[in-house]
Order: sequence, then C-alpha cells, then structure tokens
Amino acid sequence: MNELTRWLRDQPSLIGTPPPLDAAELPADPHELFDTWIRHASLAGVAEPRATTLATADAGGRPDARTLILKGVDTDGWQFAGPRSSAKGAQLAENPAAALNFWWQPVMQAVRVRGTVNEAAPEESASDISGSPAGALIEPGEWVLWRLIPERIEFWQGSPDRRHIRIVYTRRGDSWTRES
Ligand SMILES: Cc1cc2nc3c(=O)[nH]c(=O)nc-3n(C[C@H](O)[C@H](O)[C@H](O)COP(=O)(O)O)c2cc1C
Repeated sequence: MNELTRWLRDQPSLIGTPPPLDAAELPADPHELFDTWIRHASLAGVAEPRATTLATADAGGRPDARTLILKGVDTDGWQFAGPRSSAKGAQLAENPAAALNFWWQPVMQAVRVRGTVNEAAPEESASDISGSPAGALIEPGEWVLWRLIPERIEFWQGSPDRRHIRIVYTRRGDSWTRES
C-alpha cells in the first residue's frame, strides 16, 4: 500500500451530526423534503449548500461529472446553467439524461436526483446570465439554463451507529411514490 493510499484509509468519514428524522412525518412530495433539508444544511453551517455534482454521459455512455450551482427548483424541474460549448453542454445535447448529487457533511445528509434534461427557453437562459459580470462577455445563445426533470430522488442520512437511512421517491406521471 503506498503512502497516499495509507493516508486515505486513515481519514475519518461520516463525522457529522445528523438531525432527528421521523419516518412517520415524511412529506408526500420530495421537493418539500429537499426544501427542509437544504435550508437546515445552511443553518447547520454548510457554506454553499446549493453546490452540487452534475453527472452526464456522452452518446457512448461514458460518464462525466462536475460541480455546479443549483439555480432553482420548480414544478418544471431542477435548474442549473452553463456554457453551451462546454463538455456538459455537448453531452446533454447528445444524451439528455443527468443526475445531481448533493452532500452536506456537517449534517451527514446527501440527496441524489436522476432524470431527463430540457433546455429552457432562450429568454430564460438570457435572463439567468444577465446582470452577472460574465453576462457581458458571453455570446448570445451561448449561456444555457437547463432543467432536470426528476424521475427518482433519494435522501440519504448517515448515522453514527451506521444505521443509515435511505428514503427514495419515484415519480409516476405527476405523482410521487415513496419506497421507504
Ligand atoms: C462551487 C462551484 C460552482 C460552480 N458553478 C458552476 C455553474 O453554475 N455553472 C458552470 O457551468 N460551471 C460551474 N462550475 C465549474 C464546473 O465545475 C466545471 O469546471 C465547468 O462547468 C466545466 O465543466 P464541463 O467541462 O464538464 O462542462 C462551478 C465550480 C465550482 C467548484
């Protein structure tokens, strides 16, 4: 085992403090639970709770992932934005499937979202970048606001005794089913 591997194996994990979670009190709509969890993460000291990992894949199914900012959540989907000419832009154009992953260390919570991705109307994409310093530098049509339409949303909460909790919502049409 090399030095780095030894060092990695010595690092602590799951050292946060999860909040109490009452399985009998879970909302029917996962977006309500996400609202509760991300605000709680912020209050618990997560400096950038809306930072998320976006996973995409190219046409051949080769995966990729990067960090970006969740810009909004509404009934149409989970919003994020970036340049059309980026790797994510090319991958989403050829394979409009994606996943988001949030991890909030101090509260031992993670949220995972899978679905298909739509490009927002050009005016919405333009208004996402307008007013920002980058807005003036970017060519018209280059900045894109995307929406991930979720099919599955998983809430995971770690526990110091390793009895971790996983709550999975799956969508059928307009309604959500909770699996656990
Ligand atoms: C905290 C954080 C927030 C970021 N937010 C965004 C974002 O909202 N949009 C974006 O395009 N890139 C954002 N980036 C940069 C991306 O991680 C990535 O480097 C860039 O989008 C190029 O990725 P791609 O080549 O896979 O398309 C952010 C990076 C970090 C660390």
